[in-house]
Amino acid sequence: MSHTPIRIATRKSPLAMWQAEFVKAQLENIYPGITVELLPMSTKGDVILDTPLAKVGGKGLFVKELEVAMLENRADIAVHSMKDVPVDFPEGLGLHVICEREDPRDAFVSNVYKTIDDLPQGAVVGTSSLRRQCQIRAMRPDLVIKDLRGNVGTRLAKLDTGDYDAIILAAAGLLRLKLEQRIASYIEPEVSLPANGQGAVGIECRLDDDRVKALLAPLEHKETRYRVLAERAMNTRLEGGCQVPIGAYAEIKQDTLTLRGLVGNPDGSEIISDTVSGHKEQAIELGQQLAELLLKKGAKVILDVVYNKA
Ligand SMILES: NCc1[nH]cc(CCC(=O)O)c1CC(=O)O
Repeated sequence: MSHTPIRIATRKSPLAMWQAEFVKAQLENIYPGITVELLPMSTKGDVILDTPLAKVGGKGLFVKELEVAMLENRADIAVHSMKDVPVDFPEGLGLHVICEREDPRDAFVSNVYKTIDDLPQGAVVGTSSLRRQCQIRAMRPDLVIKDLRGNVGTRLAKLDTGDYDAIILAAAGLLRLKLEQRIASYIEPEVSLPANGQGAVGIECRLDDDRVKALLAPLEHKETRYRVLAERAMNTRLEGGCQVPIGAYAEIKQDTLTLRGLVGNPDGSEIISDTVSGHKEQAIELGQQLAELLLKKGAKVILDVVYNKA
């Protein structure tokens, strides 16, 4: 075993740090004696916290600085929440490993109410995700959606000060930060289709770094990769980043992958959805196929408005 350390570039948020520590712990467990160092850094996305991300060109705000660190050989790998990773990578970098997925569902968090159905008329729900907003408004047009930004801890604190009746967060983040007790209920994919890659962690590295690639290989989880590949392929074809009203969620039974997709407008007045299935090894084709179906049904018009193209 080589003694050159592996350096992990990571954001400083508690969730990002948890994910980096999670990869560090796995590497140390597989390779006793290895040295893994964390290189915490701030990204543009951490700094601009007051502008809706869709307006500041949301794609990649949270990952660029990490990628520059790898390209300049100040770091070897970066650990990402798959839902925040842009669909394309700078030349020389790639997503080498996708780890096993945590719970992919959205979580309903409230100190008073148990489920969305329990919320009174006109209750205030916090989320900055257009995808969550769209699906909640479709179900409950009476609810008031109020912007909610910041790290998981910041968002929970804002709920606790009474600014919101409830907030929606990814279950995965709360579970990882040992905040499961804050989850009032889980929102099933039938009710709120998750974002592509939600709950999965991916590891990016330099594609010519054979040493690091070999060390990372055992962290790969094949089933998660197929699922996330299908979900991301759909988003890629729709040219969607994380900050768009698009949901994509794949499941695998035996070797059959079933992918559900959804595009809606932020106020929930229109939602276009469909499902495809096929062999899991066709994951990318299935994602593209579903995107085409959604585009044919009118997704393009909706997305053009969101991207200010119409
Ligand atoms: N967009 C921020 C973000 N990126 C990943 C997660 C949660 C963990 C995950 O999906 O892996 C969150 C927080 C949230 O949406 O509540």
